[in-house]
Amino acid sequence: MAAASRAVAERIPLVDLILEVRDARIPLSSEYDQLRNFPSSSKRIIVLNKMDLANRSEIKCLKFLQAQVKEVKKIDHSSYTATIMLVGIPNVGKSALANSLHQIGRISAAEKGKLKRATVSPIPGETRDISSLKIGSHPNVYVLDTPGILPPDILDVEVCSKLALTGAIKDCLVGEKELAQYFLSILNRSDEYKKWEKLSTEENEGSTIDQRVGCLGSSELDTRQKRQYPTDHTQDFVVREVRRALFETISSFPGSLEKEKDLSRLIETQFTVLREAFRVASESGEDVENKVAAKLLNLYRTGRLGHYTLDSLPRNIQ
Ligand SMILES: Nc1nc2c(ncn2[C@@H]2O[C@H](COP(=O)(O)OP(=O)(O)OP(=O)(O)O)[C@@H](O)[C@H]2O)c(=O)[nH]1
Repeated sequence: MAAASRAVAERIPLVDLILEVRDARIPLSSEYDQLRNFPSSSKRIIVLNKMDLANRSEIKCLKFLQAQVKEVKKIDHSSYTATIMLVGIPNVGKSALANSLHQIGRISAAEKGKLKRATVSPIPGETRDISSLKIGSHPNVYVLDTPGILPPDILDVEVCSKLALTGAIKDCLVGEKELAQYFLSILNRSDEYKKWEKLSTEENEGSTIDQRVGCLGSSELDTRQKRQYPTDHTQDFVVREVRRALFETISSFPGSLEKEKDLSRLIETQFTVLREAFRVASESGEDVENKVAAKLLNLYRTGRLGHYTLDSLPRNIQ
């Protein structure tokens, strides 16, 4: 990261535009540290990615960038080349954005030929080198995809949890169980779960979650799991079960969610009921909790447990 950081710093004065890509779920915590003291100028544009942009918006984004490049160069003919550098912390989607712009740019310029591809991966830190992709002709516009960079020390525990939850740093740096608990604390205090109310009133196989957790033996759970749920959480009904379990535990909770102790008690209960919702067979306590945590994080990250902005934003930009 130190070498990448130097390489990016060297290029900052050379490029025409800098696109700082941030994760829309953590627009403050995903700030790119190297640009913190960057003088405010029209050279820098902040892009909030991961809003699951439709193609239409990407085309708009490309047109906007081409207009910005013309503005920066202050000339309007085809004899120059402009460069835009994408910077950001790991895993915010810089490479995915570079690929989309490249693909649309090449098509809109009616240029044939093989498209290049920047490496896109859910694992943070996969982009190791700076690569250049053409995104426009007349004038020629190139986008530079750069490795994700974080400051050497992140001392704030909450910022660390946010970065891990959104995939900028590896889960093991915080711990999967701790991350899942952190996510549940956000979900429990949000309104997202209220959308799942109708699941609770639907037919529920004639039993409550508590009864089912109590009466399912490990071998029975094992057999059911093997017979019916080979890929469990990827199936819709498991998502429904998880949502229902979360709705029921939160809405029937007698404590105060503002009190840390009560919140921890609720999260503990949720881990128990989620075991059944995810069809995790009984094993030693820690293994079960880790499996539940991994499955819960997976559902959150694929957007199936609601959408959350984890940073508290000033009212005027919410
Ligand atoms: N849901 C969603 N996922 C996205 C979006 N953009 C990128 N991703 C996913 O986010 C992950 C990271 O994307 P990359 O483009 O590799 O991120 P990066 O910023 O280049 O990552 P580094 O190599 O760590 O710097 C991949 O799994 C992408 O599929 C988006 O707009 N919405």
